[in-house]
Amino acid sequence: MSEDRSLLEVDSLEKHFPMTRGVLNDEIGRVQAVDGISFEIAEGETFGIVGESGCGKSTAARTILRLEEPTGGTVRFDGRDVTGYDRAELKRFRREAQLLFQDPDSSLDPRMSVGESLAEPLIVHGMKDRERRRSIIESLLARVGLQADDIDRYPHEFSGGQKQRIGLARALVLNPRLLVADEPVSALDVSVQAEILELMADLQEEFGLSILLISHNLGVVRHICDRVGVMYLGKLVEVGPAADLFSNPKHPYTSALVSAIPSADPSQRGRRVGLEGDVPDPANPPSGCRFHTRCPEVIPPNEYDIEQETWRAILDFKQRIESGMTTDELFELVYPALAEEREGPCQLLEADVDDALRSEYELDVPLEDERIESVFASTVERLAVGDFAAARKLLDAELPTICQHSSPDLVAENGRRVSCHLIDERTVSEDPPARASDPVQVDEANE
Ligand SMILES: Nc1ncnc2c1ncn2[C@@H]1O[C@H](COP(=O)(O)OP(=O)(O)OP(=O)(O)O)[C@@H](O)[C@H]1O
Repeated sequence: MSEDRSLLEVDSLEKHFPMTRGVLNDEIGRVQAVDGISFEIAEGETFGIVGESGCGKSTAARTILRLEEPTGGTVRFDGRDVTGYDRAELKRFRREAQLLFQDPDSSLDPRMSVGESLAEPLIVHGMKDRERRRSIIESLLARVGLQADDIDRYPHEFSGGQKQRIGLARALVLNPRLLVADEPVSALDVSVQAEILELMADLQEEFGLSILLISHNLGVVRHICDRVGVMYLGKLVEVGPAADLFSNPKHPYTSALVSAIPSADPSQRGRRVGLEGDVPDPANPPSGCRFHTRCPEVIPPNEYDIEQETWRAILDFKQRIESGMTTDELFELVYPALAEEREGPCQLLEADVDDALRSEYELDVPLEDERIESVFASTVERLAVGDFAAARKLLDAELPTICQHSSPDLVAENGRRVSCHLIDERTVSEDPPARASDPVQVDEANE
C-alpha cells in the first residue's frame, strides 16, 4: 500500500566509472553505468527497476546507498541530501536503508551462528543488552518463517531459501525504512522464489517498509511492485504504475521485455517481440536514443515507404558499415569459402557483394522503396571498390533516423514517463525526422 510522501527522491543521478591506462592511470574513457536517472519512492511503496544485465541497475542501487560515490545528481532520503552526508549521518542512513544481497551466502559469515550474524548490526549500532538482542532476533526469525531455536545454527545447515529468509531478517534487524533488494531471488530455485517474494510483500506491510527491488526478471517485479522503472544502458526509458506498464507498455524496450515474460494464457503466447543482440558497451553508448540500435520500432523518415521490419534490417546493415567494417570482413561475408586461402588484396564483384548483403540482412530484390533501393545499390558500388568512407557518408546522409540523431525527452503522460520519439507527439507529428539536406541534430551528451 503506497502513500504520497516520498521517502526517497533520486534526481538526475549519474555514476560514471573512469577507464584508465598505463602506470599513470591516464583516463581513456568513462563507463556511463548510470547516466541521469530520476525517480521517487513513497513511504510504504515498492518500486522496481528492471532491465537486461549490464543496464546499470546494481550500480544505481549501490550509488543510491552511497556504497559508490555519485558522479552527479542527488539522492534525497526523507527530504535530506544523502550525497552531502558526513560520517555520522551516513552511519544513521545505513541503519535506515538496508541492502538485501542476491546471494545470501555473501551476507552470512559461515563461521558465525545465525544469532551472531544478526546480532552484529545491533552491536555496531550500540545495543549492548545481550538478552534484548537475543529476544529481537528470535522474534524476527519466527517472523521470517524460521524457528526461534535456529538462532544457534550455522548457515550451512540451511537451504538457499532459508538462507535468504535469514538474509531478510538481517536486513530488517535495525528496523530500516528502506530495503534495497538487488536480485533477491535470482540465486534461488524457482520453486522457492515466489515464497520469498510473498514474504517480502508481507514484511513490507507489517513494517511499513519502502522497497527498491532490482531485477532483470519482469515476472519477479510484477509480483510485488507498485511502480516500475525500465532501465536501458544507464537511463530510465519508462516509469509508471506496474499494472499499467505491464498491460500497456509504451516504450518499445518495455514492450520487448514484457512480451518475453512467459504467459499461461495461450492467446498471449507467440507474441514475442524480438530483441536482438546484446546491450551495447556503456563506455561507448549509441547516439540519440540509446535503444535505437536494437529497437524494433525505430522510426523511418516520413518520405520513405518502407515496412518496419525492412527498415530495421536496413539500419542493421547501416550500423554494421558505420561500426567500421573492414575489407577482410566484407570479403569473408561475400566469399566465406575463400576467406582462408586469400592472400593480399582481392577484387570483390559488385553483384556478389549485393547478393551477400541482401541475404545477410534479408533484403528484397529490389527493395520496395525505389529511393532506398537506389541508396543501397550505390552503397554496394562503393563497398565493392573498398571505399568504406564514401559508403558510410552516403548511408548517413540518405538513411537518417531521428532515433539516431536526437535524444528523446522523458515525456510525462497519464502518470507515466516515457522517453521515446514515438511518444513525443511534437517530434513525431510536427518535426519531420532529419533528411540528408536538413542539419542533423546531434545529441551533445553522446558526441
Ligand atoms: N566498478 C566498476 N568499474 C567499471 N565498470 C563497472 C563497475 N561496476 C559496474 N561497471 C559496468 O557498469 C555497467 C553496469 O553494470 P551493473 O552491474 O550496474 O549492471 P546491471 O544492470 O546490474 O547488470 P547485472 O545484473 O549483470 O549486474 C556494466 O557495463 C559494468 O561492466
